Formats: sequence, structure tokens, C-alpha cells
Amino acid sequence: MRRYGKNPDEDDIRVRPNRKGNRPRTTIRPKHEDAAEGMVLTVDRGRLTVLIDDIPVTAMKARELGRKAAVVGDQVMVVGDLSGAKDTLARIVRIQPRTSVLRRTADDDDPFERVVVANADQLAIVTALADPEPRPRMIDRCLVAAFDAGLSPLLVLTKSDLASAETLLESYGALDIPYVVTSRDELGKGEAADRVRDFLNDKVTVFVGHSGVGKTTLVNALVPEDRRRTTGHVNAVTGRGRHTTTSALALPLPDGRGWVIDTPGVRSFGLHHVDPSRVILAFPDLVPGTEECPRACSHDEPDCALDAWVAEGHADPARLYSLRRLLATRERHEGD
Ligand SMILES: Nc1nc2c(ncn2[C@@H]2O[C@H](COP(=O)(O)OP(=O)(O)OP(=O)(O)O)[C@@H](O)[C@H]2O)c(=O)[nH]1
Ligand SMILES: [Zn+2]
Repeated sequence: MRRYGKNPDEDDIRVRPNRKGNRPRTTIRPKHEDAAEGMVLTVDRGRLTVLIDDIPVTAMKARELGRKAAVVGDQVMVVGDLSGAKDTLARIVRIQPRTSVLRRTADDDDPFERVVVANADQLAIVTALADPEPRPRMIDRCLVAAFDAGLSPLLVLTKSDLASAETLLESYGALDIPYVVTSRDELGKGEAADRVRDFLNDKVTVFVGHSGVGKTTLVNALVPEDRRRTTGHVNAVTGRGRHTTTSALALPLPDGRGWVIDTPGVRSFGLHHVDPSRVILAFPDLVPGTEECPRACSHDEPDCALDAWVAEGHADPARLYSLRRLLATRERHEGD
């Protein structure tokens, strides 16, 4: 599990201002020195499962956190009953600084950003090669979300027993994204999971993909049943009790080699919030060409300096084409 440095000043417990101003608070608020650190595995209507020393503890956020919400992947400080026993409820008193945030805008006419997952390293975009047909726009939108969040993308192409990956991979050639291809036969033999795991080791990887692509099949193959049980996910898996469909769900890879974060409710990304200047960081070869761009250039407009710069031979035109294709997907079309 990853550890984060203690950072006592930033993000500290909020002390509510004294509205009337006539009775200063004299009680010293507890500093929570006894708080334990853990990782948020699920969020379900205000109840969070936090893994602390390999024990899943149910917790809710403490009032002093104010409007801040912890999400799956967050490292949090927890006080109270940490036994993990039935019907206990601990309190989250602090959210540690995040190394990354994967966001989505729920809808293009809903300007609110939602943080989907914190502290992830990688976004695995699961796409079937057939049944259902690949949806390149959806892949591109996921790539934009990943680049915007600073996550490395990984293409997971399933059902290669039904169709070849060649055509799809060609259109992503210029982007040079790591990919892994799986088939039904290899899934049965465990080979598919082994191959995919090679890309996941020691990372926190968020899995996205639309319905029917085989994401659940793959995630089940990646995370053995007994590992789920140790983190209290057995209900979500067997379908007993209420299914956690809207929240993401962190599942441990074997041998403590990282985490898979399944996102059952996330079929696509609203990209309203995306900043082109962050997306271009995924194209370091093009960044120098933006020096002459107008301020706040979208890099997808007539005055963008990249066209002339690339025409002068400083970078591969296919890379600029790919960047533009990605940026263009920020506009939502029907079916996204
Ligand atoms: N031919 C073939 N079928 C597969 C493969 N992987 C999964 N499937 C099948 O595809 C169907 C959908 O798989 P799921 O794992 O349920 O897909 P999902 O992406 O989780 O879809 P939702 O549950 O709707 O979110 C199932 O019938 C699987 O058996 C594969 O590699 N090849
Ligand atoms: Zn530009």
C-alpha cells in the first residue's frame, strides 16, 4: 500500500467561526493524534468502507470535514472504533492530500464536477473488439479524462476471439498507448488475467468500459474471491444485500500488488471541466510548439500556433492530428 507523508498544516481540521463573537471557544479541539490511516474502498450513501491494517472499517465523515467528501482511493485518517466489528461506525477526520483526481462532469449541461476516484495512477479503458462494436469516440473521451487527470491510459481490448485488434490499434498508433488484448479462451485458462496483471502491478488502476465489454468478467478474473472477502466486498460480488452500483469499488490485487478500481456507474465521461493545457501535457513533443499560441489557446482553433510549428517539421503531423481528435471529443454527441 502506498504511504503518504504527514502534512499537518494543509487541509487541517476546520474550526467553526464563532457567529455571535461574544463567547470565544475555549475547548481545545482534539488533534486526533490517535487517528489511523486507511484507504477508502467504497462509498455508499454516506457510509464509507476504509481499509485500515487490512481490516475493513465502516466509517462516516466527521462534522469537522465540512463539505469535503472522501471518495474511493482517498487516504483518510480515522478515529473511533476501528475493530471492524458489525454495527460499529468510525469517523473520518481528515482526507490526506491527493496525488491525482479523476473527475467527470455528470452532464454537459450540469456544470458540477464530480470526483470519481482519488490517487489513481492509471486508467484502463476496456473495449470489446466486437459484440459490442468498439466505440472510438468513447475511447477518445476516456483518454481525454485520463490525460486531464494526469493518469496513464491503458487500452484493454477484450473478445479478440471475435475480431482482430489490428484496425483499432492502427488508429491509436500515433498515441503510443500501452495495450493488452484478451480472449475468452485465455480468460478461462487464467492467462488473460496474468497478462493484464503485468500492466497493473503496484499501481492503482481505474477500470472503465461500457456495458457488455467484459469488464466484470475481467475484474473477477483479476481479483480472487478470497481477496475480496478480506476487504469486505463479498456482498457486492455475490449480489447478496444491496448492490453498490453507483460508487466505484476498490479491489485488491493478489500479493498486495496494487488495486483495481471498478466503476460500475461510469459508462462515459462528461468532459465539460477539461482544460486543454493539461491534456497537451500528454503530448510533450508538441508542448514547445505552443509557445506562440494565443493566451488560453484551446489548441483546436485557427490561431493555434501548432499548425505552423508542425508544418515546419518539428513534430509528427499524426501526433497533432491525434491531439485534435481528442480535444474535439470534449463536445458531447448523442450516444456519448
Ligand atoms: N467471446 C467473448 N465473450 C466474452 C469475453 N469476455 C467476456 N465475454 C462475455 O461478454 C458478456 C458481457 O461480459 P460482462 O463481463 O458481463 O460485461 P460488462 O462489461 O461487465 O458489462 P455490464 O455487466 O453490463 O457492465 C458476457 O456474456 C461474457 O461472458 C471474451 O473475451 N470473449
Ligand atoms: Zn494552440
